[in-house]
Amino acid sequence: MRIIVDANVPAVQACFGELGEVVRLPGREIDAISLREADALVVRSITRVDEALLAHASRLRFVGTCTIGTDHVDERALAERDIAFASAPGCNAEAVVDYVLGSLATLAERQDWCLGERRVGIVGVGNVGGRLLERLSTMGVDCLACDPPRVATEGAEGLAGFVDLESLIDECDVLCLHTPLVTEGPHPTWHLFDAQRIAALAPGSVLLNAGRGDCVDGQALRQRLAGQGDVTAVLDVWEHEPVIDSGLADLAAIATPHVAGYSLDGKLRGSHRIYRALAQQVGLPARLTLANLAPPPPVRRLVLDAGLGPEEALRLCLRAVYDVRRDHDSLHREARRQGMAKGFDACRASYPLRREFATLEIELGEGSRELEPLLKGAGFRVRMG
Ligand SMILES: NC(=O)C1=CN([C@@H]2O[C@H](COP(=O)(O)OP(=O)(O)OC[C@H]3O[C@@H](n4cnc5c(N)ncnc54)[C@H](O)[C@@H]3O)[C@@H](O)[C@H]2O)C=CC1
Ligand SMILES: O=C(O)C(=O)[C@H](O)COP(=O)(O)O
Repeated sequence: MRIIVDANVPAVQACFGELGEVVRLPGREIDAISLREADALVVRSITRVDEALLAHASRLRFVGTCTIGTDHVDERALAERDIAFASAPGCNAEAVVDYVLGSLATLAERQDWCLGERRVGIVGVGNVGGRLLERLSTMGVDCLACDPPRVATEGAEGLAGFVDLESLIDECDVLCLHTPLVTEGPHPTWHLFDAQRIAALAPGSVLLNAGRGDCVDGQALRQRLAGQGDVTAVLDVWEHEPVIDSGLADLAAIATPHVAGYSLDGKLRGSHRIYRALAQQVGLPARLTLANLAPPPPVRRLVLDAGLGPEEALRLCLRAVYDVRRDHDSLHREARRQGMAKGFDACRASYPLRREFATLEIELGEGSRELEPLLKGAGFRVRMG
């Protein structure tokens, strides 16, 4: 079996090498010609899997994407050709939540506010938004949520704190967008934050997008940031990646190259899910376990004694694992060096090792026990010393 795999997929040989012959290609270079002899294709989000890509793929029987999002895959085109499809729902959701908490802690420090005094609105309450809601609520942060498709299917009764988008924009200081890109149907998300909603953002508010770039009208956001300069944007995803609007990137307080979900843990979960799906598809045993793939984390344990306030302790712990400022700085540095599009992809291709907050154990000494709910809520493993 010949398996074409995006070169940014980790643990390729360990996972797919035992199932067949692996050919690694940069995701943006996988084209119709490269699929001529392929039996299986394993991608991440940058390879558009559509009619054009499948034009000569007469042997192809399986496509897997090691990502949560599936908007780059034309599932109907696959079904018409009887090609099986698998994705990896939730695989890197924890990493995205880590990114959000790291970004908010950074903004709070720079702008001199406390997360506990803000109300956070979460748009799209699935694997990512749901975990974010849970972590923030445990940390004692006031939250509202907006997810009309869930309200439509589950009913409003069981969904306390769910409101419509206009109310969320009115009532929250921080808005976190975690919706998929949906262009059809009753709840489209394309330009969900359009010029009108961007104009409705209250002065001082924060808009964070870690869903898909097309969910926000970038031009309208750029105008609001350049004109009034009274709102803060945190952007991980962009329209037209990797050829993103560098003016918007300059105006965003935190601008990162679509790496919110780039923990090693999240990427390995994605690879492993697709490995299992492909093994099942071709009737081979999937012997490899996820635990065999992840190395021990570089920082495993932190001991906190008395003396740190909650905000400082939180920042210290977050940054011991992942400092979002590093990704912001490297995007701007690489964009200056090689231009935005090349720089954007270069940051992603050579992404440094990043683990999830849950890989860090925090021991709380006698004088710091009151930090337990905050740090547990943030996603760390906490124990009393
Ligand atoms: N920046 C990054 O690195 C990453 C981005 N993502 C993006 O985040 C998206 C969400 O991920 P998950 O939470 O795992 O997906 P999910 O499918 O578990 O949840 C998405 C939620 O959005 C809701 N939704 C759909 N349309 C909506 C609308 N018009 N308004 C409000 N809510 C709406 C759905 O009902 C669902 O509850 C992915 O589809 C992907 O595009 C995912 C992982 C990493
Ligand atoms: O899982 C998703 O959905 C994502 O957005 C991925 O984290 C994106 O990863 P790449 O496809 O850009 O490597």
